[in-house]
Amino acid sequence: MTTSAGRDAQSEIYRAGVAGRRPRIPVGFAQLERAAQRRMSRAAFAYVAGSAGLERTADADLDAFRRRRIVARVLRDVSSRDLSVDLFGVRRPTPLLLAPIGVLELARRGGDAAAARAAARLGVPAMLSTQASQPMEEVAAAMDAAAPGASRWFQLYWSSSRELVASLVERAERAGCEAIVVTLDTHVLGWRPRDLALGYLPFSRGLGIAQYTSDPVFQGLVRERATRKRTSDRPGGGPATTPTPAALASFASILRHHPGPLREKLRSGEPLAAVETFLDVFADPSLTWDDLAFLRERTRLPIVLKGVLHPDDARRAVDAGVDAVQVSTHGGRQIDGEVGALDALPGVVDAVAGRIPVLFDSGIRGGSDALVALALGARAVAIGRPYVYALALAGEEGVRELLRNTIAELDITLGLAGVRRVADLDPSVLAPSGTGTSVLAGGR
Ligand SMILES: Cc1cc2nc3c(=O)[nH]c(=O)nc-3n(C[C@H](O)[C@H](O)[C@H](O)COP(=O)(O)O)c2cc1C
Repeated sequence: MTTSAGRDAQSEIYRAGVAGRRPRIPVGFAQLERAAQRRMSRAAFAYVAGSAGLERTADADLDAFRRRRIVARVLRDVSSRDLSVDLFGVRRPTPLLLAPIGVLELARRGGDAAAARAAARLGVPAMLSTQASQPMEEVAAAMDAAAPGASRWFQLYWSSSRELVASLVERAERAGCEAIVVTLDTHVLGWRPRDLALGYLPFSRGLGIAQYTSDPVFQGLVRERATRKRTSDRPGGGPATTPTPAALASFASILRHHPGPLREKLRSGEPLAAVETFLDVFADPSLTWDDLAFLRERTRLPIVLKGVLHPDDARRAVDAGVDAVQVSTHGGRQIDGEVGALDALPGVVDAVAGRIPVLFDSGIRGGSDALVALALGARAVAIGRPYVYALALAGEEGVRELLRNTIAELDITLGLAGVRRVADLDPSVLAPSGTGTSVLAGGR
């Protein structure tokens, strides 16, 4: 699969520039983030941009990239380049993935389908989040309409209801997902000051729980809860309180997000029960390695463990028979003061020793970052916040442009570094420990 993605994108942009047309989304990440901030509501931007605590992990994720340096090689015939990688027995045109991001409606209504369609058109697998704003079946259909059979994976938050876990996995298989990505770093939400300061959690207003409200097992749990509540709330049960305007707005949001006719939603009390049920069953902090057998028995799809940072956990994952691990700090949203994901990558790659692929996310802001992570042993890298900002600014077209630009920069940087194929990347293209010059001393 040879590519001229870099040159093609450049000439598209410069030709349009001659005619006076500028790119739809800012090409640089800092400008992209600023433009998205202006477009999004305060709460929405805080939710997307925010990280845990003093946001030191988010800084460490970026800092780890700042410390790495590429050392280009010359005179190596890089006239044709190949960005493709093999993943789970399928040749993918690029090593990019769309990271699972919850509540994409915060960026744009219909954002899950829009982002996934953009990915589908470029052959980039989309990881569909358990916290999506649209049911996976709807997003899968949108992807198929854009590119039949386009690759999607399902990201699983392992609920405390085993029946719900089994149901989500079964639905993912039926919706044509190619892998199950179990996110292990979020059995409780991290301490996120930007959201805490606003008292804003999207799920408690009915956003980002569409995979649940569309699930038959979850619906059963909600019906039980709503029935219990109706029978315990007999007239005269307790003192009536007057709701605040904010509480009414939240209730309206919950009603709006719940499926079904309004009259029925008001009668049944299920919309509120759905939010409460979700908050109860969201995750299972008691999970251990032994529980993975439950998942293995229920699906033949490849299983990816997302959020692995320690080499011992990586070894354990191989022993447990999973199909890949994904090094990630969740974009620094979970633990403050954690190791930067890129700094953890080499240890995991060493521990896995080629037995399963290592995927990577957290801090990828452009094609050059992708190259660095691939050189350190990642088989593929997932783009996170940048595509959310592109989505907020220009919907599907914005995400398409963002992915195209990332692929283009990767292609150009690869060639300029003197490497022909992504599959040939290894740490020799980087200065040891980011020193920049010492590679010259020991060169071959
Ligand atoms: C707003 C937001 C929502 C996210 N939702 C999920 C999710 O539902 N499931 C998941 O596994 N990871 C989720 N993540 C983490 C991403 O998959 C990924 O690990 C992270 O965005 C990487 O960091 P970066 O975007 O700073 O590069 C979310 C991240 C953000 C920013």
